[in-house]
Amino acid sequence: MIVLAGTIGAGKSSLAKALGEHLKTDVFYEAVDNNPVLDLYYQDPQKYAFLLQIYFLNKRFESIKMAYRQDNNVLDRSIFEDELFLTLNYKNGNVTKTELEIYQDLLANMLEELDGMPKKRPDLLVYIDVSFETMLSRIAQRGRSFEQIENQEGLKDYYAQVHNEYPDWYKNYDISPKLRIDGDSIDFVNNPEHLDEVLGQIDDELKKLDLL
Ligand SMILES: Nc1ncnc2c1ncn2[C@@H]1O[C@H](COP(=O)(O)OP(=O)(O)OP(=O)(O)O)[C@@H](O)[C@H]1O
Ligand SMILES: Nc1nc(=O)c2ncn([C@H]3C[C@H](O)[C@@H](CO)O3)c2[nH]1
Repeated sequence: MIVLAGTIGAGKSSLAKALGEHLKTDVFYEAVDNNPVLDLYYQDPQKYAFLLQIYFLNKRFESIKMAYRQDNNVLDRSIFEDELFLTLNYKNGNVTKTELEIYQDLLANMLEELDGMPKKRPDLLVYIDVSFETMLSRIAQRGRSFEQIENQEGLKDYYAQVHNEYPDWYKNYDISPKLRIDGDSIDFVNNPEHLDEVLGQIDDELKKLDLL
């Protein structure tokens, strides 16, 4: 089981799709397209932050339950990143202390459940590292209207906050083996040679872990 991690627009879904095709495994995507809360959150984070966290946590747990029961699969974003968003929303006053504590309790409770599953943790976490400039240009290029900085005052600052949290988050991540991919210089979306290079890096890591 491989999980993708990285800031908004880093390329997780794109790499998850390519990796699923390469390894001939299922891919579990993040719940974005039919998400009834995401655009509301971007319009009014103070009102919807807690609901969005609960929504994502529930959906991620659903995917994890299915994914952990199979031998091989790829997950687009890890459950371990959810707390990064939650604490940021707490710092920004969008989530109260009580909501933070209830969420943390619920998350801990859910993570405990994973301990009882056939697979307790991912085999490998692949972190896509991009600069802030790349993050912004990818979000603009993808074009989800509610994510565009022109439509929302303060959104660029929020993206900067999310981006700033990631290096420490990755450094402190110790649940499974991990691999960093340079998402700035490697264009695994448009350049087949670059894609082969990234897939080669991941294959090498899987071989080292005796998983390929
Ligand atoms: N390495 C790359 N080189 C060039 N373009 C890329 C690269 N990675 C992603 N893109 C493009 O950037 C945009 C965002 O990619 P993607 O949706 O895969 O990101 P994501 O990490 O899944 O985002 P989110 O966190 O919002 O789910 C897409 O338009 C994609 O085609
Ligand atoms: N607030 C918040 N908490 C989360 O746990 C979370 N997970 C993802 N996202 C947002 C980022 C992209 O816009 C979009 C797709 O990743 O969803 C989140 N936002």
